Amino acid sequence: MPHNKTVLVVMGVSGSGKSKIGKLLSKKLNLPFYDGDDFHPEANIEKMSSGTPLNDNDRKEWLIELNKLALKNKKVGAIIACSALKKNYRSILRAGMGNCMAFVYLNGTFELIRSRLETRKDHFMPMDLLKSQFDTLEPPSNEISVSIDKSPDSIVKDILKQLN
Ligand SMILES: Nc1ncnc2c1ncn2[C@@H]1O[C@H](COP(=O)(O)OP(=O)(O)OP(=O)(O)O)[C@@H](O)[C@H]1O
Ligand SMILES: O=C(O)[C@H](O)[C@@H](O)[C@H](O)[C@H](O)CO
Repeated sequence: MPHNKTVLVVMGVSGSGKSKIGKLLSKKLNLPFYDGDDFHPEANIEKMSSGTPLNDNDRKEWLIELNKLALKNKKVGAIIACSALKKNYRSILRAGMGNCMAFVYLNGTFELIRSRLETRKDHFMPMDLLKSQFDTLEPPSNEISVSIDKSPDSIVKDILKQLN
């Protein structure tokens, strides 16, 4: 990457496009992609699937695992998709990474994201949890931020422009 940001965390509420955009970005930058959803303990997946939002405690071990993943990839680089909803969650993710980690915030309205989730198939996350995702969200300042109200390719272009 043409800068010191080796690990990019693509963040935002459920349905904001973390997987979609993260994968495209990983192709463009030729970096491995990791989906934070794959690192949840089974109990977290069961909890969300049954319609209960995760709390700080549920997310703690998961965030620590993702921090370990980031540290492991500090030199080689990686794209990690993770909701990273609260400031404090981002601090856990960034521990030991300093300026090597950057967050890419996918910014969209409740209505837009709801409409995208309505057409998404085969995913454990129930749409009812979207409101709690927005209630929990503490949007980052001083991070890369992109409006998701456009095509995936334009979003990726926007991210690359802000990175350089
Ligand atoms: N810019 C876009 N334009 C149109 N559709 C999009 C865009 N970005 C994502 N989508 C679609 O919106 C849905 C949600 O995207 P995606 O699954 O990538 O979100 P996510 O943030 O990873 O969600 P979750 O955290 O719940 O796993 C998918 O069906 C995806 O194909
Ligand atoms: O922090 C959280 O509540 C979780 O990370 C959720 O955001 C899900 O993992 C994901 O978004 C669902 O697909």
